[in-house]
Amino acid sequence: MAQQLSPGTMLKKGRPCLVFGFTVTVGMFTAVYVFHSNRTLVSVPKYTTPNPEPAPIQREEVAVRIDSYSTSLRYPQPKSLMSPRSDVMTVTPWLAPVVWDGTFDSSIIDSLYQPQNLRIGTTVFAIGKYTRFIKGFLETAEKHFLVGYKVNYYIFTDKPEDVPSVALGPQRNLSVITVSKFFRWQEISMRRMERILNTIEERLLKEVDYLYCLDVDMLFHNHWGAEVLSTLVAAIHPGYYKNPREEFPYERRPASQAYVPWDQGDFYYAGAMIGGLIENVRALTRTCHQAILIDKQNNIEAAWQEESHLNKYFLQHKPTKLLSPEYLWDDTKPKLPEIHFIRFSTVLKNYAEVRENV
Ligand SMILES: CC(=O)N[C@H]1[C@@H](OP(=O)(O)OP(=O)(O)OC[C@H]2O[C@@H](n3ccc(=O)[nH]c3=O)[C@H](O)[C@@H]2O)O[C@H](CO)[C@H](O)[C@@H]1O
Ligand SMILES: [Mn+2]
Repeated sequence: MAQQLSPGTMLKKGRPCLVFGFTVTVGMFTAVYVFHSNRTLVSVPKYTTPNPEPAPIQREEVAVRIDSYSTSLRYPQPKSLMSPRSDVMTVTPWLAPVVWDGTFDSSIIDSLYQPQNLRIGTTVFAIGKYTRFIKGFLETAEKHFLVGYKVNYYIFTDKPEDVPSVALGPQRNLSVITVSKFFRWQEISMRRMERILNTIEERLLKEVDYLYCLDVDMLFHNHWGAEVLSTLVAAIHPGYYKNPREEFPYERRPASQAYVPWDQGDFYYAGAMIGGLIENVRALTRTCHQAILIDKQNNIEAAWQEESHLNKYFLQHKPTKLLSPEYLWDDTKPKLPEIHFIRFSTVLKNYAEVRENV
C-alpha cells in the first residue's frame, strides 16, 4: 500500500529533487544564453567585474579638457529665461540652430573645437573667367574664414596657371585640381556636384573631417568661424528669407527630380554654400548628382540647376545647422537691421561679361 504523505513531508522529501531540477534548468538557460550571445563562460567575469580604472589615455584626455575649458574660461552665464535674439528665428522646428550674431560665444566654440585638431576642406571652382575672383576670395578668407584652424583649399580650375599665389597662414594649404571647362555656365555650376563627389571619394575622405563648398565670386568681410561646424549645414538664401514658401524659386515641374510641391518647403537655401562632415557632404553630392543625371536623361534642367536639387535634398534630409543670411549675403541688397554683420557676400559681377553664355 502506498504510504500517504502529508504535504509538509512531500515538500521536505522532494527538496533535493527540486534543488537538482532548479540547478539543471538554470544551467540549461545559461548554456542557451551563452550559445546565442556568442559569449564564452570564461569571458563572463569580464562583463560582471566592474572596472573602476579607465584606460590611462582616456584619463589624460579628460584632464586636458578640464584644465583648458572648465578652469580657465570665463564667460557670462547663459540665461534660461532669455532668448539671445527676439527678432529672428534661432532654432528650426526640427531643433537645428540658426546661426545669427548674438547666438554663440566664439570663445566657448573655439575652446571646444580647437583642441580637436580638425581638418577642414573648402572646395572652390574657378573656371573660365571666374579665375579673376580667386585672389579676393583667398585673401579675405585668410582674414576671416576659420582662422586658427587647419584649412585645405581645393581650387578646381581649367587654368591652373592663373591661380594667384596668396600668402597662407600656418596650417593652411592649397591644392589646385585641373578640370575641363563646360560650354554653358549652368553646366559648370551644376557639375560641381559630380566633381566634388569624385574628389571626396578619391582623396578628401582621407584628407579632411569637414568640407565646405563655396562659390568663388564672393568676399569675406567678417568672422566666419567654427560656429558653422555641424553634421550637415545649409545657408539660408539672402533673397528669400522673408518670403512665403510659394514664392521660393523651387523647381515646380513634377517631371524633374528636384520637384517641390507648392505647399512644401522650409527655407530657400543658397547653392553657394554646402557644408558638414565629409561623409554627409559625400551623401549629399551623390544624391544630387544622381538626380541631375536622371533629369538629363529626361531632357529637363531644374530651374536653378544644382541649387534646385540641393533644396530638394535639404527638404528630405534636414540640415543639422542653418547659417543665417549674415553668412551668405548679396551685395545688391541693402544691409537690413537684423543683419548685424555681413560676413560673406557676393561680388557684384557683370554676368554678360564673366559667363560663357547668357
Ligand atoms: C549666391 C548663390 O546661392 N548663388 C547660386 C546661384 O547663382 P550665381 O549667380 O551665384 O552663380 P555663379 O555664376 O556664381 O556660378 C556658381 C559658381 O560656379 C562656378 N562658375 C560658374 C560659371 C563659370 O563660368 N565659371 C565658374 O567657375 C563659380 O565657382 C561660381 O561661383 O545659382 C547657381 C545655380 O544656378 C548656383 O547655385 C550659385 O551657387
Ligand atoms: Mn555666385
